[in-house]
Order: sequence, then structure tokens, then C-alpha cells
Amino acid sequence: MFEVYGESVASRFLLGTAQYPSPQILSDAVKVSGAEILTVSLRRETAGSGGGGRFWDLIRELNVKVLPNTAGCHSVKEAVTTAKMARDLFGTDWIKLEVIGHHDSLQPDVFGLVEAARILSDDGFKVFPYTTDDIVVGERLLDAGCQVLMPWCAPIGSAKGPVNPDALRAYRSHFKGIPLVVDAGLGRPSHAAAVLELGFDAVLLNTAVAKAGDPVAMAKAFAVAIEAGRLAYEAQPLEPRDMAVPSTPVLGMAVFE
Ligand SMILES: CC(=O)[C@@H](O)[C@H](O)COP(=O)(O)O
Repeated sequence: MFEVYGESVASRFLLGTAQYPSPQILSDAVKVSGAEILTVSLRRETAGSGGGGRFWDLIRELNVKVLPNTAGCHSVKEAVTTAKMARDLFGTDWIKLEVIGHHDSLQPDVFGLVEAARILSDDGFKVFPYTTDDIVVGERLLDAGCQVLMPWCAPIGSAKGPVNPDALRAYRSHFKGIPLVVDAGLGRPSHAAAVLELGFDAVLLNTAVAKAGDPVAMAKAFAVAIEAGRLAYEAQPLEPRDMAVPSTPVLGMAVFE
């Protein structure tokens, strides 16, 4: 259970809804994942289009909280306009804010992101910013009104997993008490377990499940790994050390010469 914008969320697994082989597989994957929050792209689910309407019915039937996103937006203006349309279409003030700054890596434009986050927060939105692992940018996002931060661990869709675990560790340690969700770049359940073990509150992922050979089985595997990672974090794992430490005590044992 973690809290975000005053709401308690039981599942630490936030799931994206794009690229599944079929609506049925998406639906089954969501059910086994236990996810309570799904992110959906406004650009895909345009109001009034037949496909969008069916997709929206499916999401409604799943009885989950919708986190619309501004995927594909490359400017502040585009992101703000898309967020406002999403608020009308999905009837929520939650928005996953993406302002993409680089075509190849899909790296966020962190300057545009902070600007858009401020505009949207001032307008009453609850902003979930997709950002890098830069601590200063994170501070600026909090100043702009965000109450959650969503750093990437690798580029969207890359499936590389945490490419800079030290940066994520420092990020978690700096933002004590702030809900942190690792968003984008996770490829395997072990990656999700690793960031949960670091103390991140949740993960948001899409490609690793949707494009797996068996998306439903992979959704289940991530769900189990996320739970394991959180349990490990709460159990306070040992810190790695340079020197060997005998795990079998020798004190009081007979000495044979
Ligand atoms: C669905 C969504 O919001 C993605 O933009 C998100 O960042 C997930 O990234 P992956 O597809 O790498 O999991």
C-alpha cells in the first residue's frame, strides 16, 4: 500500500495499455497483474472513434483507476492541451505528464516538463511526471506542485532495466517520504524486484508485458517480483561488503591439528 495525492493504492504495479496482441490479452494481463492503476494514451483513445469507444468500454469493465498520459507530446503547449483534453475525456484530474525532448532516446525535455507541470498543477491537475533520475529536476518538479516523481530507469521500450542503480539509490535516499514510481525501461521481473528492493514505491511499465511472448504470464511474473521486491525492502536487506565474513561461527569449536 502506498499513498499518492491523498489516495491509498494497494498494488505497486502500474500498467500501460498499449501494444497488446488483442483486447482480450490486455484484459487478462490486467486481471492477473492486480494493477489498480492503468495508464492510457489520449492520442490513441480519441473521443468518438469506434476503436477508442470499444477500448474505453474494456477499461471501464476492468474497474481500475485511469491515469491518462501525454505520450507523444514534444512541447509544453502540446502536453498541456493534451492533458486538458484527457481531463474532459476520462473525467480525472490525474495526468501522467510526458514532454519528450529527444526523438531517439525518448528522453524527457526536463525544462519543458517542469514548465508544463507548473501550469497543470496551478490548473488543479495531479501531475505524475515522467522524468530522468536527476535530483535537481526532481526538486523543481516538487516546487512546481508535483506530489509524486516518476524517474525512468532506462529509455522507454528499451527493456534494459536499471542502467544506473547508484543514481536510483541516491534518488530514493534524497526524496524521503515522497512517493516514487520507476517509470519506463524495465524489461524483466528481476528489474522490478531490484527497484522495489531499493525502496521505490511502485513501478509503471508497459512494453515488457505487452510485447512478451505470453503477456498474461509475464504480467503475473512481474506481479510476483514486485511483491518480492517490496517484502525484501521491508525486511531490510544486508548492504554488500568488500571483505568476506564467515557465515559459520567457529568460536568454541574443537581444533584438529
Ligand atoms: C505506457 C507508458 O506510459 C510508457 O510511456 C511508459 O513510460 C512505460 O515504458 P515501458 O514501455 O518502457 O515500460
